[in-house]
Amino acid sequence: MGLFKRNPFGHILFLKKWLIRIMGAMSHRRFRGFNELQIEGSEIIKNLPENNVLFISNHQTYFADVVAMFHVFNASLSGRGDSIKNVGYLWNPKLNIYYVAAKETMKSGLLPKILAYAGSVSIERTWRAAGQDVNRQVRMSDITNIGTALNDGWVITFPQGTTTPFKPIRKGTAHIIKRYKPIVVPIVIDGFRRSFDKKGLRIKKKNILQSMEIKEPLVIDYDNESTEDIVKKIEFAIEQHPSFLKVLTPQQIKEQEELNKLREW
Ligand SMILES: CCCCCCCCCCCCCCCC(=O)OC[C@@H](O)COP(=O)(O)O
Repeated sequence: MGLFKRNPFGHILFLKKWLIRIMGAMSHRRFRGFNELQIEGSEIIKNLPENNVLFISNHQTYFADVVAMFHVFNASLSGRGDSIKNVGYLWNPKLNIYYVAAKETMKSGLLPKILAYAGSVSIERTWRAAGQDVNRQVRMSDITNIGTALNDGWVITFPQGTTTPFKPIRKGTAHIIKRYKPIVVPIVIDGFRRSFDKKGLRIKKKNILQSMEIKEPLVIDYDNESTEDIVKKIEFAIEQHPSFLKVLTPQQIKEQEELNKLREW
């Protein structure tokens, strides 16, 4: 027992709280200020249990996606409806929020190392490392660490494991779901790629329409559905199934163009 309370990963919660407060205050304007993040579904956040929740999302930038989610989750928990107005919601942030990240990304500099303290469950990707295709074994400790995080709270994951859109969903996510049986909440984000650089640290363009849609939890029969079925469900839920690339109706194209106008830079 030390002087400070720690989480199951040994992180001192007092430090984690200050890190979130400071990073949150510094990043708030990126989502409400010179950009205006459009949020949908924040009431879903309010009704979730304290732990064993897995958020699955499409992925656009290394760091900004997760930072935006920390804002939205905490704002929703402090009673804001689809809004991150008034950053006071970060004074007492939810401390048991984690995110799954590539180990190499979280070790790639001082800032990522600091951000990791805010809740990274860092894992080794089995199929890609240092920009090369590789083929390596899943590490058991990576899986159990995700289990530990789920047991303690909420976990954000990007099942495609890369910021390239329409890449396949990694099967590992489905295995995790069958094994730990979390509530699975899909999230679809957009506009991050245009407002930030690849890492999500530099601002590429202001006044970009950013959006985050939180969807109803997936209905999953954990024991009887196959990993393939679950992968398919995830693909549709986070709108990364190839069919989302297919021919659109003239009405849909018109709507897309309207939206793209708002994203122009
Ligand atoms: C309110 C603000 C509170 C601040 C909380 C800190 C949040 C830390 C954000 C860190 C998020 C890291 C998330 C996962 C990053 C990741 O692992 O991305 C995949 C890339 O590696 C590889 O992608 P690619 O190069 O496209 O194949």
